[in-house]
Amino acid sequence: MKICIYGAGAIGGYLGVQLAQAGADVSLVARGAHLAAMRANGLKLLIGDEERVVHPRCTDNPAELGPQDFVIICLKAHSITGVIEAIQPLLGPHTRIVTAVNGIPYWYFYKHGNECEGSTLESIDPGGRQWRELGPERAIGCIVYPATEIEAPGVIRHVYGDRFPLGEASGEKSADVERLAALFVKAGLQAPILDRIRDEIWLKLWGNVCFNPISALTHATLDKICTDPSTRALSKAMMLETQSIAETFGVKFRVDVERRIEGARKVGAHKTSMLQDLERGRPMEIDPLVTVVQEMGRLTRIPTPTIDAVLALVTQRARIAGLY
Ligand SMILES: NC(=O)C1=CN([C@@H]2O[C@H](COP(=O)(O)OP(=O)(O)OC[C@H]3O[C@@H](n4cnc5c(N)ncnc54)[C@H](OP(=O)(O)O)[C@@H]3O)[C@@H](O)[C@H]2O)C=CC1
Ligand SMILES: CC(C)(CO)C(=O)C(=O)O
Repeated sequence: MKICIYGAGAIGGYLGVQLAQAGADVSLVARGAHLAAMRANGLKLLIGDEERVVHPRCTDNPAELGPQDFVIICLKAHSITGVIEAIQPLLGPHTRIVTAVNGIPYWYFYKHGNECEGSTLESIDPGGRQWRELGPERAIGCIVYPATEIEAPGVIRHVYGDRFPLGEASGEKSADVERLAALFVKAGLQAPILDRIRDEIWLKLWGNVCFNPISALTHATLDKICTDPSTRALSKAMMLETQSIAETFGVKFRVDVERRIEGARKVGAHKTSMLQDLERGRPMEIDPLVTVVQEMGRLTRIPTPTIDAVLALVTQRARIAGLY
C-alpha cells in the first residue's frame, strides 16, 4: 500500500515509523533540517524505553513520488492551503486524502445533509480552494489523540496515546477506510471506524478551542488550566458556546462538559501544541482551532462572547510574537 505522509513532523513522523514497520510503502514529505536528518540517519521514534528507526523515502518534492493510495496530511492545518499545488502529483483517480489534523477539516460539509451541504469555511479553507482542488470526495476523516514531539531533527518522541479514529464523511464503512484502519491496527495503533466522525472531530475540538488559546495566554499546562477555578470556568464557558454551535449542526456529544475537562486534567502537566508553538516561535494554529468555531457561530447566529474575547487576546499575542 503506497502511503505518503505529507508533513512528517511530530504526528506524521510517529505515523511514518509505525506504518513503515507494519510493511506499508511509506514516503515522507518534510523540509529543512528535519528532512536532512531523516535522509542521513533515517527517522527515529522514541517510544517508552524503545528506539525504532526506519528509512523510508524522504523528500521535499512530492512530484518525485507519483500517485499514492493514501495521502495522510499531518501538516499544521493552517499550512494545507499552501501545499495544494504540490500535493497534486500524489493524487491518482482513486487516491484518498486522510486529514490527520486538529480542527474542522475542509470536507466537513460534504455529504453533511442539510442546507450547509457543499459549504466551505473561510477560516480553514480560504476561497474554498482545498474543497475544489483536493476534493471532498477523496477525504477520510481522522482524529489525532496521541501527543508527540520533534525532539531533534529526525527524532520523534512519543508522549502518550495511540488512537486515530477514522471515518468517511458519509458514515459508510467503505473498503478504503477498512483497508486503512487494518493497516493502522497492524501498526499497533487504535483506529476505530466511526459512522459519525464529525461527533469525534468536535469532541477533540472541544478541548482545543479553549485549552490551546488559554495555555498560550497563560503558559499554564493542561492540569493547571483544568484545576484553577477561574481558567476551568473560562474553559467551560467556551466549551458550552462551542457545544451549542455543534449541536445546531446535528453533532452529539457522548460525554458532558465536566467529564471532558476532567479527561484533559488527567493528561497532567502537558503543554498544548499552541503553547509549544508560541514558545518555539512557530506559527500558531489559531484559525483552525478557534476562529473556525467563531465562524460557525456566526453561521448559526449563536453568540460566542467568551470565544470572541479569548480569540481577540490570543490573536494579538500571536501577532506581537510574529506568529500569526
Ligand atoms: N503534536 C501533537 O502532539 C499533536 C498534534 N495534533 C495535530 O496534528 C497536526 C500536525 O501537528 P504536528 O505533527 O504537531 O505538527 P509539526 O509542525 O510537528 O509537523 C508538521 C511538519 O510539516 C512540515 N511542513 C510544513 N509545511 C511543509 C511543506 N510545505 N513542505 C514540507 N514539509 C512541511 C513542518 O516543517 P516546519 O517545522 O519546517 O514547518 C513540520 O515538520 C496539527 O493539526 C496538530 O494540531 C493533534 C494532537 C496532538
Ligand atoms: C492538548 C491537546 C491534547 C488538547 O487540547 C491537544 O490536542 C493539543 O495540544 O493540541
